Amino acid sequence: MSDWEEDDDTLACTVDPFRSPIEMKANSDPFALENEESKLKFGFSNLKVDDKRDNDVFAFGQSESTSSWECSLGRGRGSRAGRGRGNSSCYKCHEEGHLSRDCPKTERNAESYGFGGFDKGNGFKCGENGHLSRDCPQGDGKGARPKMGFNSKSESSNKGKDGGMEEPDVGPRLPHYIPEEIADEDLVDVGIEAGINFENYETIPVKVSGKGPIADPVSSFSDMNVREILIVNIQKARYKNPTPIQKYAVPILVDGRDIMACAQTGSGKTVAYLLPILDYILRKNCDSHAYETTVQPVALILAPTRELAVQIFYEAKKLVRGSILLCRVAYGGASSADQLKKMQVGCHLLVGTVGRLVDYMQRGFLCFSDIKFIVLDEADRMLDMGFLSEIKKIFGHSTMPPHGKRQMLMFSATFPAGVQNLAATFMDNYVFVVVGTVGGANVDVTQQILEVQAADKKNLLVQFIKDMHNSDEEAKILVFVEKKKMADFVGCYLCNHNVKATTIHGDRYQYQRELALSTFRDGTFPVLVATAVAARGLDIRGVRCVINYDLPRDIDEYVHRIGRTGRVGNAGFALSFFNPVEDTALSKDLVKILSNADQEVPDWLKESAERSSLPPDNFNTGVFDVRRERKNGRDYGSEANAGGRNWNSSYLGGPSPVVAAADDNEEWES
Ligand SMILES: Nc1ncnc2c1ncn2[C@@H]1O[C@H](COP(=O)(O)OP(=O)(O)OP(=O)(O)O)[C@@H](O)[C@H]1O
Repeated sequence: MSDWEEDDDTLACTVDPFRSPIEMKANSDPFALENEESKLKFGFSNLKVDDKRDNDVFAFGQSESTSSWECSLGRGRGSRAGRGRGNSSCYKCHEEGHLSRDCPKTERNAESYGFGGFDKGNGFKCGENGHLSRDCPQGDGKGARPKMGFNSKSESSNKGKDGGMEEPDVGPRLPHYIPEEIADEDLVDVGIEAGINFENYETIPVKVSGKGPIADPVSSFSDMNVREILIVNIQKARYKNPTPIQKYAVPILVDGRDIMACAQTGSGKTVAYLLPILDYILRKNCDSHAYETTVQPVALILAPTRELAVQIFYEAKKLVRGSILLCRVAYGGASSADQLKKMQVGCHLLVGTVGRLVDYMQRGFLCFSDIKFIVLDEADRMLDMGFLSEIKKIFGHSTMPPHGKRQMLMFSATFPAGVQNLAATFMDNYVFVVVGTVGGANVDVTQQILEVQAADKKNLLVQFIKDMHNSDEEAKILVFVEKKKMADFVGCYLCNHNVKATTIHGDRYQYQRELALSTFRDGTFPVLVATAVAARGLDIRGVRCVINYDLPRDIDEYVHRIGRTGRVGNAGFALSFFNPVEDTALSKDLVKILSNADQEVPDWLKESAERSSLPPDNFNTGVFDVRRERKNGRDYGSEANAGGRNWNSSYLGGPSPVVAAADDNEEWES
């Protein structure tokens, strides 16, 4: 499953073998393996966990590692825990000499062996032999399985007396996850303090284009002409001066224009779009539709990941503290009913991921009659193939106001040319603002690329992390890998080498993802191994270093990943392992990104780039009209426009043909 897919809760047995032993001890969440009560409650009492697990269960591939828990402790989404079965005991009875499928201690195998012998096997419904469940004399005789959900009319044995108002007994179910909210008084601590390079923002060139008169930038928050309460909260958040994107975007948005804005990672884009929206809602005293069944927000903010949606939600809450403005968040993996209940109490601004929002919309709980603002955060990601159809459903909803009646806001640090064209089709007479260069890396991040063979990565990683922790124990390090399984592997490998690491990826349950993130934030686990799910938007204080254990397949992803460090003027460091067997196609783009950010480019990388037959991938710096070359199904930015000199706003105002880059269709974390 793609990390970006918003599935609803999968209620399968889950005890996470991939929480590190340290993590499992450090946290007492109700799902933790060592919690006897929850094992019984959720039907885990039959799980046998080898006591040796704390020592060697994370030693993938090591022959002495125990594996007796692997089968029963899967993560609920079909991924098998580890490899390397150290002993050959049966998963079920833990005795040696047979495989689990042949286990004589299971009723089925004891009485009738194999899957073919249903005629001899147990009826699933009554548990007796000699018939299939569909022929069960105690069933409904129609072969129907009990229906999931409410109001099932099935006469199977699971229904209640009232003819099916009770949910069928379909085995152990986990309770819905209801995340704990951060208290208002703690919100000031959310976010990162500006660093020593903050002043350097002043030197970054800004380009603005669009039809008609465009509002001038302002130089301070007080010049923004927004409600006093917002200014008070900005001061409480210790934001002294606006960043360039805030200076330019806020007046344009207050003026009522659509915007496509591109500024480097960690430069305060979230506040840039939140301030004018929150000001509008306060100024117009908009209705929150409190206690109505259908939620009707004034502003809708769409984000590509759940964690980013949560982060934006808290940033908004931080800014409106003490006002009547109601912010809500909706995303998959957490209780849908709980989120809806909170939204129905009243909702001015709704942040969410598309899957959950479309679900509410289709069930009639969400409509857009009051919408004045729609924001696509990480807009280029939101408009790629993975999300486009859901986005179109939202825009195509019967209650959605037409162009001109709502403002459309798109923000990102990267904006490939093809996606710019697509984005334009959702906008009306928009203004394009570029701070620095489109898709450029944050110059506060020192980048280092090391040529490393695949087999050497692990040791190098451990060595590097240990060296860094020797000089600064608390340094937070974010390690990126391409695949979910690799995240688990690397996470376990680090734990096994006494590095306090945890993981975040799309195969983990939402409570696990949020737990991993919060324990990384608070420093309990200073190393987080992550897939693309953590590449964009996440704003975590104290991330000293980002390591690309695996380089991503496209350069924009690289820019976002390394942007998790060196934020708001703080210095950061990014180390990337370049595997010549797999990463050569990225070398040209890397050379460009490094040189544009005044970084040292190793000679071997330059040579690799020259050898590489591929032209640079969609690298278009600071340009709006990019001559594209269609090659190998991909769009490539024109070299002639690099550096943003050939500014051309001829696309402004009119929809351009939709050109979706082929590489957008990639499968994430397959
Ligand atoms: N004017 C400001 N002064 C100081 N800090 C600020 C200011 N504006 C925002 N911040 C802080 O800067 C950090 C980064 O902001 P934000 O997450 O909005 O960056 P971004 O540009 O959206 O980054 P990304 O492209 O990675 O999503 C946050 O911790 C935020 O609280």
